[in-house]
Amino acid sequence: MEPSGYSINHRLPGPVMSDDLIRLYAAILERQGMDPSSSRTARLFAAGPKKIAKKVGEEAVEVALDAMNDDRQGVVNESADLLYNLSVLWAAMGITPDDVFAEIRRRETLYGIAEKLPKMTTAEGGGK
Ligand SMILES: N=c1c2ncn([C@@H]3O[C@H](COP(=O)(O)OP(=O)(O)OP(=O)(O)O)[C@@H](O)[C@H]3O)c2ncn1[C@@H]1O[C@H](COP(=O)(O)O)[C@@H](O)[C@H]1O
Repeated sequence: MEPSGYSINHRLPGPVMSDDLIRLYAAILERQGMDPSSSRTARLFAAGPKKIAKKVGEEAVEVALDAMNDDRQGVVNESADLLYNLSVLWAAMGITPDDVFAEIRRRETLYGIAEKLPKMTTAEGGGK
């Protein structure tokens, strides 16, 4: 069952998840180059991409462990931590959320075309 009425044609009238992610990313970017004592994010940036990548790995494992324990709220909480640490990693590597969204859209188009291809071949090629 799809949670909260989500469907493949889902279009929300108001703010969407990407808005939240972009706001988080902007807040993270503001911490880049700041005094490490001033914030957790500034400390993460100062620690470098390898440390940030390690945090991403840890949070991903925590999501998986909570999922295996059927801990729904745990998965929600750890997913938020994962998205935060992943956003810090993107910023540290000069990647923007738009880069990722563009890749998602590219795949949507690609898979959309791929899904239609066999049907088109069957319809147009008479089942050859
Ligand atoms: N979205 C987040 C966010 N999500 C998770 N976290 C932190 O990351 C922690 C999760 O990592 P851990 O489980 O490893 O927690 P921990 O054991 O205390 O972490 P370590 O001491 O091992 O680093 C949480 O406890 C939060 O403190 C976040 N910290 C900051 N933000 C946002 O990032 C922006 C900048 O925040 P500051 O850097 O705090 O100014 C703001 O918009 C914040 O809302």
